[in-house]
Amino acid sequence: MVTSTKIHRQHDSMGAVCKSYYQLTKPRIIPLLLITTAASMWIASEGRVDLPKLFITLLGGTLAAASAQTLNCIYDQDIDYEMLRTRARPIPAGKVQPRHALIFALVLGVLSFTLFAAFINVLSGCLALSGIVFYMLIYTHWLKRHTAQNIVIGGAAGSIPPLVGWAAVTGDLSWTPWVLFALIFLWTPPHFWALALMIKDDYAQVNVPMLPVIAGEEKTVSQIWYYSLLVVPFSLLLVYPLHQLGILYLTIAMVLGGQFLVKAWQLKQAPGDRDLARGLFKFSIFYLMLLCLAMVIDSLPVTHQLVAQMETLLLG
Ligand code: HEM
Ligand SMILES: CC(C)=CCC/C(C)=C/CC/C(C)=C/COP(=O)(O)OP(=O)(O)O
Repeated sequence: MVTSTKIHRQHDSMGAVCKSYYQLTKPRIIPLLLITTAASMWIASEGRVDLPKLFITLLGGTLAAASAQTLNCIYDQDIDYEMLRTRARPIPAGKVQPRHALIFALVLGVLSFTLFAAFINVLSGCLALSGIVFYMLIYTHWLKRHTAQNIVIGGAAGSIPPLVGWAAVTGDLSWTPWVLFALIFLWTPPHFWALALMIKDDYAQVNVPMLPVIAGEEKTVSQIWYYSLLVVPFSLLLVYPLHQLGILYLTIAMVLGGQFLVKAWQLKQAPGDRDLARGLFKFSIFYLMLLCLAMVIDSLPVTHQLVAQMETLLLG
């Protein structure tokens, strides 16, 4: 009886430890990073993606993103402890010691690079590694606590996954992956500032100069609007002049883009409206997810056949 209780407790604490390490990686953000990687791989392979390669690339990407997020949790432990929203994270909550988290982050980073270098190629490994370094050094260390442009420049880290995906398929980079990079780069300010409008008091409390804290709500919603105005045309560059995607993607990108602009415009008219800010933040995630899905579907050979048949039917 005593032994079985002991074993139970050991299991409980083992489970709790694993959960804490899992939480260090900020796991809810990773799927969307992977979706952008996968979409890029589908376009690069013209709809004929090699499934083992896809699996290894997504695994390597997961390890790299998890490493980056863990390093961020170590560096930001002081402010994470101060903010209500982040106080329960494993390091401020005292569940994981920073030096153990550091070992964990280094292991994840090394595993990621090794996986890419051994099974995919060195370029994709270096790109994933550059994502970790950029997010940690440029965003977290250099910009986050020093400038209101922190997430504009820092957003480059989150825009790297499509480069990784493209390099994994082709072994190099061309215009298309850079357009995907630019699309996510421009998408990041509306995504994050909409959220920052809701949690600006948290950031103000720990002196992190997020735009709504420094410049106020009106300036922030204007900036959100200008970046949204750029996101939509950039999403269409994949159709023209790049000719990578066709009519199906174009239609979906225009409908989603229209909704993005409506939501950004509504927020611009009512800068203090938390519901509109929350709505835009949530929609930004939905937007990128669906846009990537449209890229995948449009690039499939079966879609090309269907579109060609429809054209013949309609145009004769
Ligand atoms: C510098 C760039 C970015 C910043 C500063 C940022 C910031 C944030 C923050 C603070 C949250 C709330 C997370 C929380 O409550 O713990 C969040 C949520 C989220 N972010 Fe971003 N983000 C950035 C870029 C990205 C990118 C590139 C992606 C994916 C392509 C992404 C995907 C998400 C998703 C999916 C969520 C929702 C997670 C949930 O369900 O709670 N973010 N972001
Ligand atoms: C290729 C590769 C490895 C890319 C990784 C890039 C990456 C980890 C992007 C995530 C960006 C993000 C969610 C930032 C959160 O900001 P924050 O940490 O300032 O938010 P907080 O206020 O919640 O701490």
